[in-house]
Amino acid sequence: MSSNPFRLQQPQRQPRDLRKVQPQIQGADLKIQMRMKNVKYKIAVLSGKGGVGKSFVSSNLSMALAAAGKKVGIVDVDFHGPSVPKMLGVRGQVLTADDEGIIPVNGPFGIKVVSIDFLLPKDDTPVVWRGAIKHTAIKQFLGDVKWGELDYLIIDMPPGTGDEALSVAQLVPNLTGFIIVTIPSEVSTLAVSKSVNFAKTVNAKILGVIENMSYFICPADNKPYYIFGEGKGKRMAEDMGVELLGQVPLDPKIAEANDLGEPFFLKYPDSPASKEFLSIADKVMKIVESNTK
Ligand SMILES: Nc1ncnc2c1ncn2[C@@H]1O[C@H](COP(=O)(O)OP(=O)(O)OP(=O)(O)O)[C@@H](O)[C@H]1O
Repeated sequence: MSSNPFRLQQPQRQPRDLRKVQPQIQGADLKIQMRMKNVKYKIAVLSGKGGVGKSFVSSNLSMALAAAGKKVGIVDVDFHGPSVPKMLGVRGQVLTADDEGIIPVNGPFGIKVVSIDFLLPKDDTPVVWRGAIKHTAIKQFLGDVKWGELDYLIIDMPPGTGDEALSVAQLVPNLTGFIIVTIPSEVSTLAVSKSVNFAKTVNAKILGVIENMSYFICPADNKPYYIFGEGKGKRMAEDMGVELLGQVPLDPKIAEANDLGEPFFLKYPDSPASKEFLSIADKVMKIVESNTK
């Protein structure tokens, strides 16, 4: 039986444009090395718990880094709930390929985007893959895509510390580190500690934590309201010995833009959330770029 996940899907539903690319599984690791050597920093965005806004953070951090002049790619390895294309406004596009590999979709600010979502024949097609198949798919996303020269590759992970997280930790050469997304709730904080311990187990660096949905700015008085409690992110970061990279507000415009498939950062560049993403991008650049000088 083939271990190629793209071929394991029903043949008649194969993505049309990828049939030319028959990835060689032997030598896959070499291909990953070759592609990834042109990518300066590889950052995986993780959340211990689902629904905390990890894909929103990955997408908007990517746009903020690109707005700061960096060459950015984003790979969505959340196979069961790929939402990066929608949040970047490129849902419905398809991946094409030439003899050298798969060509990423061109997103806002020239961000190179790769997601399983571009390969699914219908909106409601589920991805029913076991861990080994996901591992192979991640190999292909890293090694068969023409990423070219990039400053940053952002890897949007599924929630939790399961197969995909382990595969990324094993497969990405010189992974720069993890960014963990959380919300100010005890349940999410508990899950963050698992992510922190996971990163330690696989000897990966934690660049920091981003607290999403931290507060709400009331349009009536323009004051912040800490709906889930104030200072939780800061305390949690201190307790776990990790840096709090930023606190992104809860904003109905975020949910609306995401639902409409419009890139939030592009649509509302002057919003408090977009400014926070610029500040987070700045911190991330300082942390990773000063470490490698
Ligand atoms: N700061 C925010 N303000 C308002 N809505 C938000 C915010 N962050 C995320 N959302 C909304 O919350 C929902 C979940 O976001 P998202 O899909 O990014 O979460 P996730 O952690 O990646 O989810 P999953 O566990 O499915 O991977 C989306 O509808 C998104 O628009």
